[in-house]
Amino acid sequence: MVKRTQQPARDSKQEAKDVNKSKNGLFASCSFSSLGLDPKLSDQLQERMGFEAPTHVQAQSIPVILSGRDVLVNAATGTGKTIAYLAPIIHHLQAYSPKVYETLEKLLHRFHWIVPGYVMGGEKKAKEKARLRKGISILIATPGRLLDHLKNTASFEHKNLRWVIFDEADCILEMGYGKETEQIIKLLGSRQYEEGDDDDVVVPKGAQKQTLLLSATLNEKVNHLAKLSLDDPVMIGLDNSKLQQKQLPIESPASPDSDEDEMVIHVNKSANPSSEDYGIPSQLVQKYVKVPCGARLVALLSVLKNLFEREASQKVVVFFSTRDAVDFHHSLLSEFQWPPKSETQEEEEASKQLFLKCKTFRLHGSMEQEDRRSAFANFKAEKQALLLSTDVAARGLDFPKVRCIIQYDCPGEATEYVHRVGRTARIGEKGEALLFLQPVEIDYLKDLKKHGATLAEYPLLKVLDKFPLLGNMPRIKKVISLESHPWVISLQRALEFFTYAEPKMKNLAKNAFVSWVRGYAAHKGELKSIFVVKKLHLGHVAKSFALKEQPSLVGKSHHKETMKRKRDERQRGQHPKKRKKMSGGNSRMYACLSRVHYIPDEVLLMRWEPSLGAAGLAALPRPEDEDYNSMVESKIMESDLKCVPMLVF
Ligand SMILES: Nc1ncnc2c1ncn2[C@@H]1O[C@H](COP(=O)(O)OP(=O)(O)OP(=O)(O)O)[C@@H](O)[C@H]1O
Repeated sequence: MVKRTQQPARDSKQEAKDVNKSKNGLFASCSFSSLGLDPKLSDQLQERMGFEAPTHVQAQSIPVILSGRDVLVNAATGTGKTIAYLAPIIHHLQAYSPKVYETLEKLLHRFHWIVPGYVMGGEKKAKEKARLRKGISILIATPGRLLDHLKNTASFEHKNLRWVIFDEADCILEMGYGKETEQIIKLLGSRQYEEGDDDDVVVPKGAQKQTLLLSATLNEKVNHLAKLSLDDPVMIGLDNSKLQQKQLPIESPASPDSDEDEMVIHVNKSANPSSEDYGIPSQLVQKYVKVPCGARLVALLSVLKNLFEREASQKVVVFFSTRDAVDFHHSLLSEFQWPPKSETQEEEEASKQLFLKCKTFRLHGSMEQEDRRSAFANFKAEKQALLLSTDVAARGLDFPKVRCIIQYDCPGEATEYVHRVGRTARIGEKGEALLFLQPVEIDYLKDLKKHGATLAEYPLLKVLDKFPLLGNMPRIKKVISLESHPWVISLQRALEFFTYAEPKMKNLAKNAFVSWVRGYAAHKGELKSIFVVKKLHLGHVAKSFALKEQPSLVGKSHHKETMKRKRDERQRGQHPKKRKKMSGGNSRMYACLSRVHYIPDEVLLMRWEPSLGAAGLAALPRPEDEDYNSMVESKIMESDLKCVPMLVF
C-alpha cells in the first residue's frame, strides 16, 4: 500500500492491466438486450449510462427477476446489484402502458407515469399522507414509518403491490427492524395478484407479487425473513457452503408451517479460513496497521500524508466510530499546518501550509440534511478529497473512484467491515483498505478471517522513516517502539500544541474522547472480549485526541453539549430516541406503489440509504415543475441509482 512509485510508467501500465483483469472477471459476455430487457431500456443502459455489458450478478439476476421468480442475491459490494433489480422492474413498469396513456406517451416522454416517492420520517406525517394519497409508483420508506402508514393511513392503497425488495436485507434486521418487517409482510398480504381490480389497466397474465432479497453479506439472520417473504426462491451468488437443506436449525422461531425441503442460508461457523462468506471484491488489497493507542493520531495523519503525496489525485474515506470523532478530526485536518513553527514571523507566513493538501469533508447523522447532501455531492464530484465519516456512509453509498478506505475505528461485526471496504474497488476498479488495530485488538483479524477476509500488515515504520525530521531532531538508527520514533514525537507535540492553542479545538477533542470511550464500551457479543475498555490506557486514548491529559468521562461540557444537541434535534423536529434506532445503520426501505389508475403494478423496495434524508430530497424539483421525463429517466437510470429513487421527491 505504501510502496513509492519508482517506475511510474511501468507501474501505471501494470495498474491498467490489473484493472482490466478484474473488470474482465466482473462482466458477463452477453449484452443487456440478450437478457430480455426492453430495447429502449437496454439502449438507455448502454448509451446513456455507458454500461457496455452487464455484470455477472446482473446477467444472472435479470432474466430470473423478469421471469417472476423470487430471488435471494448475494454478491460482492460494487458489483451492480442495484441495476440487477431495478432494470427488470423498470422493464415491467414501462411495459404496462395504460391504454389511455398510449397516445400521451407518444406525445410526451418515455416512462412519464412512473412516479417515485418516499416516506422515511424526518418530516410531518401529513405531508407523507398527501403524497401517498396522490399515488406513487416507487415509494422509498423506512420500516417504522411504512408500518405506521400501513396501519393508519386509509388512503394508502397497496392492493396492487407487485414487487417487494429488501436491499441490504441483513442490515434491516441487524438494525432491529425484524418485528416491523414481519408485520409489514403480513399487512401487505397475499402474494397473488388480484386480477381485474382495475379496468383501466393492462394486467399481465399470472402476475404475482415478487420478492427480492439482496446484500453483499447475506447470512443466516435473514433466514426467517426469507422464509416469510420468499416463495421457492432462486439463489444467486450463494454457494453450497452457504446453502444447507432444512435439517439445519433456522435461527428465528420456527414457524408451524415450515417446509421440509426448504433451503436456508447457513454460514459455516467451523473456522475454515478459505471459505469466503461475504462478498469482498477480489482485487481489493486489504491491510491492517498495528498501532499503540498513544500513537494512533500521528499514525493516521502520516498514513494520509503518505497516500496523498504518493498520488495527489485520489479519494480516501476514513471511518470513525462516533460523530464527535468525525467533527474533531475534520477541524484538525482542515486547519492543522505543517511545519508547525518557523524562525521568524515572515518565514512562518510564507512557509505555512496545511498538513494535508486536499479538501476534507465530513459526513455524519447529526449534520443538517443540507450539509450532508452537499458533503456527499462535493466529495462525489472532487478528484482529490478526503471524507471523514461515521457508518452513515458504510453501506450502499456509491462514490466513484474512491481509492482507499481507512477504518481508523474498528467496525462492529465482520459484515460492517465488508460494507465499509466495499466503498472502494467498485465495479472492477482498484482499491485498498487499511484497518487500524491496537496491539490488544489484534484478535479481530481472526474474526475477519472466519469470514474470508485476510489482511496483510502495513509497514508503518517504513512510512514514518520517509518523513523529513524537523530542525535538529536526531534520526535514531534503530527505533525500538513506535512512540519513540522522532517523527511521531515531533508530530504529536505539534498536534497537542495546536489543540491547546484554541479552546474550540480542545473542546472538540474532549468531547471526541468521551464519546469514543463510550463507543468502545458498546461493542456487542463476541467482540466484547476483543475490545475491552478495561484494557485501555485512558491517558493514551487522550493522546490519540491530541490531549495531554485524560479528561473526565462525565465532564460538564460534554453533558451540556449532549443536552444542547438533543434540544437542537428536537427543535429541528428530529426525535433523538427514534433516530437512535437508525443511527448505526439508517435503514431505509424503498417502496414502489402504483398510481391506481395508471399502472397495475406496485413495487416495494426495501433498502439502505444512509446519507440522504427527507430535507435533502425536498430540495429537488417536483414533477410538475420541470421536464418530468428527463428527471425520471435520469433518476432511475443515472449511474448513482443508490440514491436515485429516493432523491426524486
Ligand atoms: N453493467 C455495468 N457496467 C458498468 N457500471 C455499472 C454496471 N452496473 C452498475 N454499474 C455501476 O457500478 C457501481 C456500483 O453499482 P451498485 O451501487 O449497484 O453496486 P452494489 O452491488 O449494489 O454495491 P453495494 O453492495 O456496495 O451497495 C455504480 O456506480 C453503478 O452505476
